[in-house]
Amino acid sequence: MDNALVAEDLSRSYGDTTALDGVSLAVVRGEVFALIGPNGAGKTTLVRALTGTTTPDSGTVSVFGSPPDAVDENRIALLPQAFSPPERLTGRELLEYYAGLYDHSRPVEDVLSEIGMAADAEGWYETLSGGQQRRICVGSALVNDPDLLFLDEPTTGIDPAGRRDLRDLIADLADGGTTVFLTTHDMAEAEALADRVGLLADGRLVEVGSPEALVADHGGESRLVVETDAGTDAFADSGYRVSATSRTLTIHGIRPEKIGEAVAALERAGIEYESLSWTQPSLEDVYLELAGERGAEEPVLAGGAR
Ligand SMILES: Nc1ncnc2c1ncn2[C@@H]1O[C@H](COP(=O)(O)OP(=O)(O)OP(=O)(O)O)[C@@H](O)[C@H]1O
Repeated sequence: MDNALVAEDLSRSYGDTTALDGVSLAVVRGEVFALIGPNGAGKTTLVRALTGTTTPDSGTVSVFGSPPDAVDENRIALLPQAFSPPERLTGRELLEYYAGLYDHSRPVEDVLSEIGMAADAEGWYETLSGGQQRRICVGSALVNDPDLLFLDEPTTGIDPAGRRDLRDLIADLADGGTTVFLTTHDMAEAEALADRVGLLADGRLVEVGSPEALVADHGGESRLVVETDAGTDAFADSGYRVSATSRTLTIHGIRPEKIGEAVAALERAGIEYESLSWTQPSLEDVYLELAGERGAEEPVLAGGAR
């Protein structure tokens, strides 16, 4: 396998805080790898270690076969989570400035149009909205046409249409052969974009796999969520496996073709409800399961034959 990036046994502490605790991973060339995990899990520290902007206490990083600080700067780009360019430059001037730092850069006009800022390129950075500023920041990471692109929460603060545009852009870059290492709190974004997802928690890489494999292994079953305060007792004799909170009754393991039967059973049991929603497991379920972030209200479980 042709790896763009290999990390072995990376650890990094800040005082008593262990930010990374023995992280090993490899990212294949042309892959989109999404790193997810709770606040403080160590994602930014890992990105910094992989890009050579922090030195791990132990472990090794290899980018295209070299230590990160020895890689040709034209081949790698990083959009940090916190990035504050000079505010009294226009979007165009900023991209021209960053483009000028490289031996080979892309036409600024092309980058502006890819990030959806061609029409707003003449405003000072400080006068742009938060989402427009983030787009310019993303653009600054694209000017050198990198082979490996690190994006630390690229779509934070961007409106839904802008997120969709940026996702399309990231997908296009990956189709063109760019390796993308992305951190995000947006599970839909990770699921839509990533070939593989890594979940980091407490500085450890808990699980790595394709979104489909992670959902199949850890996402649980499809289910029907019934908005009702009826509790499990009212449905105890139904034969279904159910759980309840004070506001919902969840019927587990319901395949789409069985929804009608389940609804009929609810009605036979005399359960009144406000709404019904059927959900398939998603990466969000995987995240909540593996990161130990299930909601505070513990469901009451009741067994069933189905
Ligand atoms: N420069 C630093 N000095 C001291 N502690 C730090 C430093 N950078 C990170 N940490 C600590 O290391 C841990 C991991 O932080 P990191 O920023 O890598 O997490 P993260 O997963 O990126 O979080 P978020 O999702 O909130 O951005 C946290 O406990 C954080 O407080």
